[in-house]
Amino acid sequence: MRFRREPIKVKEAQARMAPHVQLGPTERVPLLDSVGRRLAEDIEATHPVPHFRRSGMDGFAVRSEDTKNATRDNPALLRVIEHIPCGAVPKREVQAGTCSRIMTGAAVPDGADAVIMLEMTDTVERDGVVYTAVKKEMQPGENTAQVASDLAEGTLLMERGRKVNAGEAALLATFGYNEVNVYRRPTAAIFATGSELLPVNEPLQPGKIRNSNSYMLAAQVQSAGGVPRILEMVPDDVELAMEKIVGAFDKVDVVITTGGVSVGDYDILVDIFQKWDGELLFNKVAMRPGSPTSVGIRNGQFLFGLSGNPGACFVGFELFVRPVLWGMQGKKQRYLPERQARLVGDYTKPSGFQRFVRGTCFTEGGQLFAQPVGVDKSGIVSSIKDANCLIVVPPGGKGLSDGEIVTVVLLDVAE
Ligand SMILES: Nc1nc2c(c(=O)[nH]1)N[C@H]1C(S)=C(S)[C@@H](COP(=O)(O)OP(=O)(O)OC[C@H]3O[C@@H](n4cnc5c(N)ncnc54)[C@H](O)[C@@H]3O)O[C@H]1N2
Ligand code: MOO
Ligand SMILES: [Mg+2]
Repeated sequence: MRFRREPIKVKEAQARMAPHVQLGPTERVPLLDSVGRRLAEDIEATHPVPHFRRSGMDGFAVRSEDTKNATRDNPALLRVIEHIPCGAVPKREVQAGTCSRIMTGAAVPDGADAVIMLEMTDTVERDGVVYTAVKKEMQPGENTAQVASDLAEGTLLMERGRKVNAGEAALLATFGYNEVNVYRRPTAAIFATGSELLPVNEPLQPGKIRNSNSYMLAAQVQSAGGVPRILEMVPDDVELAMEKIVGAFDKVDVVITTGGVSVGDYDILVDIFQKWDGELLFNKVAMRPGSPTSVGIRNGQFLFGLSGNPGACFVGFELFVRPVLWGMQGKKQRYLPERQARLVGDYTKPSGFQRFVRGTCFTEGGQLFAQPVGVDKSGIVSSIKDANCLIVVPPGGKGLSDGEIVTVVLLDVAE
């Protein structure tokens, strides 16, 4: 006798899983290798940026009061007392009637409170003395960056769980993080089930198809920061399949299977969830596609039984696997973000279950719109690549009309 299958809502399924998600271990990696990883510590500004008054232009460091009323025709004449390249510490104070040649990024000398750009000056000679002629009145602070004007010391810059992208890498380098403490990438075993499946490199045979889900899932695992391990396809024999699937827990953090979770004679995951020594969290979700999605936990490790239909497999990953992989890497917002959007066109396929329709989202005139990608059946593989969101169609009713406001789940998340 197989388990009874009581459909539960998506949010309830996610809530049952949430307490089992554990933060993964951390590791120190070279700064360059931290890109794309998630920080395992909060990062603070350990010094002000800039930590010295910095010139924003190539030109001359001046006292603004010396340039009062200066114009093209009536320039202020200043004597150059020092040349300050980047990286040097100025030695001389700028006093009345003097200035220092300075480069962009160099330290502004004491006494000076502005930098005039080179193009606004001339070199002139009067009575055998060479002067810099400043042709513009300068305001105090002009073309200089004050100490801490970018960042004050002690500012919390990035919180644990944040992904290191370009801007984060720049900050880590700024504060001298030669090595960065990040969460280890969770590893995920991927098993495809079904005797109809051919390895990708084999020619087609009657009645058989190539295993596409394993590669789709591998891409999804990678996009969630994990490391996919595609394992050999699982045979129809329950005992043998269970040995392989359960055995994988020794080598990886989570195990993902695709196919064999419905009510077919060869839907072996159903038997495995009944016979294994783990706990089944749920085996039916009130959603389409992916209603037979089943998830269990064994010694703190997840077994995801995703549906075999490609569309259902894709959605199952996004709703149930991604939040676990993200949670293990400390990401604060574990679930894909939801937005309100205006539906483009009618959607006339009502269902007793909440539906997640593959769609494209776009903004026009400040309004977010969402349009179904077209053919959206669970078994359709062709339209998955076109979706950048899932349009949430509430259960029951008559479907949705053009222009209605709908909730969408965004798929392209860079954070
Ligand atoms: N009598 C019923 N039949 C079905 C039900 C039901 O409630 N009662 N549910 C349907 C729904 S909904 C779905 S979704 C599927 C779920 O099927 P399984 O998860 O058991 O998956 P399979 O039976 O193994 O395969 C389904 C379909 O997907 C293709 N597939 C499987 N694995 C792969 C792969 N790795 N790459 C590409 N394609 C794959 C497979 O060939 C089948 O066409 O069950 C419905 N049936
Ligand atoms: O899970 Mo099936 O794909 O709901 O249609
Ligand atoms: Mg089946």
